[in-house]
Amino acid sequence: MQRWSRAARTPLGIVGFGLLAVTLFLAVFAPLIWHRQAGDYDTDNLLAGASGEHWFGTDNLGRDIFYRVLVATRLSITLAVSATLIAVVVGVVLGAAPTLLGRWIGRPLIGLVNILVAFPGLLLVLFFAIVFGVGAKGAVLAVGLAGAPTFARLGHTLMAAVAGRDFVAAARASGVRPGRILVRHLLPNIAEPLIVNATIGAGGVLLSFAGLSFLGLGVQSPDYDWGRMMQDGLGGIYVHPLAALAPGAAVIIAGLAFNLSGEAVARALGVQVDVAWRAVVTPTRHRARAAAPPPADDVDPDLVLDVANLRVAFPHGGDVIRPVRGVTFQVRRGEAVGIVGESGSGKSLTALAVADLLEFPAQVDADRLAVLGTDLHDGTDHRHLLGTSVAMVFQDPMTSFNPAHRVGAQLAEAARAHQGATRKQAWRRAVDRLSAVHIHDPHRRARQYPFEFSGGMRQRAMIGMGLMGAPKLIVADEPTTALDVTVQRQVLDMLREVRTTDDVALILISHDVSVVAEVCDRVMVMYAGRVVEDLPAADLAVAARHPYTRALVAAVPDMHSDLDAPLATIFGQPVDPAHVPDGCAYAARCPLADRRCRTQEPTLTSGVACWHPGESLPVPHARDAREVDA
Ligand SMILES: Nc1ncnc2c1ncn2[C@@H]1O[C@H](COP(=O)(O)OP(=O)(O)OP(=O)(O)O)[C@@H](O)[C@H]1O
Repeated sequence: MQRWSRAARTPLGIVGFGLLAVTLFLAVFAPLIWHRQAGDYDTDNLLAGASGEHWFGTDNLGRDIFYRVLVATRLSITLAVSATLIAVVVGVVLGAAPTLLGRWIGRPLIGLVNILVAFPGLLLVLFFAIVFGVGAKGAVLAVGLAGAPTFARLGHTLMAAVAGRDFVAAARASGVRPGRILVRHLLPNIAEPLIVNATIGAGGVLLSFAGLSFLGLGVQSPDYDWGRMMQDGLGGIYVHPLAALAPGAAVIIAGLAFNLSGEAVARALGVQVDVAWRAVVTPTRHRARAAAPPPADDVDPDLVLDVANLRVAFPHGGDVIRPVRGVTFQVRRGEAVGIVGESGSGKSLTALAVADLLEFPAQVDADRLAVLGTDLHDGTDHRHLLGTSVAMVFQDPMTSFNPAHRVGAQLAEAARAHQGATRKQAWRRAVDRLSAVHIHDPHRRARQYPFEFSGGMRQRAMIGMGLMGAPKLIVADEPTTALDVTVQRQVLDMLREVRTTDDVALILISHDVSVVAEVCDRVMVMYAGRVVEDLPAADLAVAARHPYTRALVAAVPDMHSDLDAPLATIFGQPVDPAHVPDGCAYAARCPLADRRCRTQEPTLTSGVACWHPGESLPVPHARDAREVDA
């Protein structure tokens, strides 16, 4: 609202909002004040020109054109606003189809919308006008429906941008229903651009209406809007031009009023949206989940996660890329497993697949992908299981929260979705969880918005959101990368505390080998979409056997590193998932690689996938100064 009032104080805004205020004033009051003058017949002055008595002259029945133009404001504006509302509502529902109805119905609908958008608007209006019949109601429906594809397209684009943000993924992962996601998370974040566009659109709609009435398809006598008046005045345009020009001018002025106001706000928002966008778009992700159904009898109750031969693929041009190529691992109750590897090795995709958060076009396959004994690929809906047993914490705590809602309300939403808690109970639990993650003054903080939290607090609040239920597994994807060192420590301590207090399993993805070594019991090293080594964290520094693991460890400076020597880096570049070579994917960078390594891919055997595990490396093998993420 503040931005709208700021927009109204710009020169463009003053003119636009000034005209709009006059237009709306006339729409409301003109029929009340001048109804009689507009309806009076002055039979002595038929088709009279402008005079002191009749400023714009009279029509063929002697009625005063000036007053009729003023009075027609109400019907003209009402019709335009109604049609705009229809266009926006129908458009937004169509645009949200992929969110509400799933992609199989949603996508064809959006395809249809795209075709309709390419269709000339006027033809659509005429088509609908004929379908719905002559008259004001038919015209409103015709203009409204003809405008819907444009708003559907706009709404879809805006929603797609917001739907990709982490707080929506977090809500989805928490099991919040699509309709509620639309109303609570998508619409509030697209409302401003939508309203601005609708305001600007109303100007165009006004013109469409005038056109329809002018063609005789709109308002019918004895009612009259500006279009109808233009049609009535057209016959005498050469004798008495004002009869047609005056309502025409009214259409232009009212259209300008809507256009300029919308334009002024759009300009003001253009700056603001940009800033706000950047504030929320830095990569953070989080999704919360919380009390799973009891495991079946034949399932090891300590097995929280059981993954066998997990594959993730994406369509790529006419081909397919496979960034995750058969990952197998298990996580037991209370265990902390770290996943390390350079950028692009498939760590995040593995985590997202485990949490069932990868969406089309990603294709996830696995011989087994089970959480607490339930196979996620058994064709049923596991939203509740995931929503209650897996908590996810992502890199940047900013975008994980919806900027439009209070932190407490966002935490409470998970409890309401899954535990059927009342609003009050959910809020109390939210405050309790904020306090559990050591946020001071949780009552006050719960009422604040995410931007009022510091980065570390937001990340702790995110962990708190994950704890709204009773998660059995926390998946933390680079949870401390966006934080400074002291705050990193707090968050890691927090994860450790949560894990030990509640015996929760943890998967910690990090580019920082030392963090993983410190927090985790076990470490999985990923390279080119595969686990190349799976070893106890304590062995990482001293007993790693894969040359890649050893290179990763060597690339981390420690207290004994020679400060004058250049920092060790790993020779060569990580593998592009679109071009995975034959044999061992690491062979091209490995100092131990031989012919066999280049032709046969080693499998993970006794915790390592290498043809030369533990063989001594030429020193130093990591000389190339190219940048490496891990
Ligand atoms: N939506 C996608 N479409 C196509 N390819 C993708 C997509 N998402 C990821 N990839 C591919 O998968 C590879 C692995 O991605 P992933 O996010 O799992 O890497 P990562 O190991 O977590 O790296 P980082 O540490 O940079 O996050 C990426 O390099 C990219 O090539």
